[in-house]
Amino acid sequence: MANAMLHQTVGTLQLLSNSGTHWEVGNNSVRLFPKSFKLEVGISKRGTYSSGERKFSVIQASASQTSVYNPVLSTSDNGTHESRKKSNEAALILVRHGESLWNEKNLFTGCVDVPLTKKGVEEAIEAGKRISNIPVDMIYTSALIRAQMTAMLAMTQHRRKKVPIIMHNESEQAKAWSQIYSEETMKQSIPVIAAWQLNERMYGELQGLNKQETADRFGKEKVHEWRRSYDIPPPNGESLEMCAQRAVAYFKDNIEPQLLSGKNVMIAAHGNSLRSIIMYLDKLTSQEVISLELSTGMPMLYIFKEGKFIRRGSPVAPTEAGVYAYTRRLAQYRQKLDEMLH
Ligand SMILES: O=C(O)[C@@H](CO)OP(=O)(O)O
Repeated sequence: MANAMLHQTVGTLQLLSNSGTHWEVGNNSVRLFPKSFKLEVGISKRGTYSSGERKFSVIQASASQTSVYNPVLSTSDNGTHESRKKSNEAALILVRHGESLWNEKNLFTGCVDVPLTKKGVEEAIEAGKRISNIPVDMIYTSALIRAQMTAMLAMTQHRRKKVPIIMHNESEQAKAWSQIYSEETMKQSIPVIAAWQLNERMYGELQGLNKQETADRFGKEKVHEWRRSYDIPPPNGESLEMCAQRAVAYFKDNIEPQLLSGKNVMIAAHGNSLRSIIMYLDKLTSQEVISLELSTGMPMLYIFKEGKFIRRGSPVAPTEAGVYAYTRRLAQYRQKLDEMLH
């Protein structure tokens, strides 16, 4: 009861905090200390709020006890954040979206936002089955619906039945409104970060054109160069190199730190944004990347260990024993699965 009252009050504080530094709300006084990440709650006739740190939400508090929850730093699985940081191992799953309506029609898609076909939906579900036993702590998708559909559909198959929740970071208000104030609910969810940097490369004037017709018109070699070379952009579009400048930079700045802290991450993205990331992970040359092709809806597993990415290919089935041997945590998880099954 006290908690419910507190959550409501803190929610009000967050909504009001855009408008100044002092407020009075009801009979509860709440004071935020932005640097110390501490929330003080007291009961008095009139209250005063000061400061407006809104990067975290409160999940548990009483008049004498306080705690603060940061969804990005939290661990959703067994083991503390610190112990996992020390272990320095994590799994990385990359999955290209399932077949889209424009894949089916053989059109250059780029950053046009088209959904999955029925086959694409099935591929995403199949991808989910293949990785259903690998614990996932965070999901990154592009801002495009075909990648987001793939991530969501795949997670419907996941053994843990956690709920993927899109973290809306586009404005402070959206962030504040989508806060979750229950620790229990937070534990059962997986944060999903949608980032435009992971979008498909912009195909410029080719977007919407039929690939076969374009090859007939400009020549097979030219179109192959536009589609697969590293540094030759399609007319008014992005080359793979340009796509890498945003996608790989995003990966290094945002995703690698999560892996470093021991979180297992899934990325649902696109043929070319993933090609650029794989080029980085596998240290491919600009010649080698030409022949790198990715199938739709096929998850690929990497293990991040001691700062290195080890490619483990595509898990063929959810129970594939080999997948779990690569990190201590996955091995423990596998053992637990076995115990539960016997
Ligand atoms: O059309 C696109 O956006 C991409 C991916 O489907 O095509 P390509 O394989 O030619 O890079």
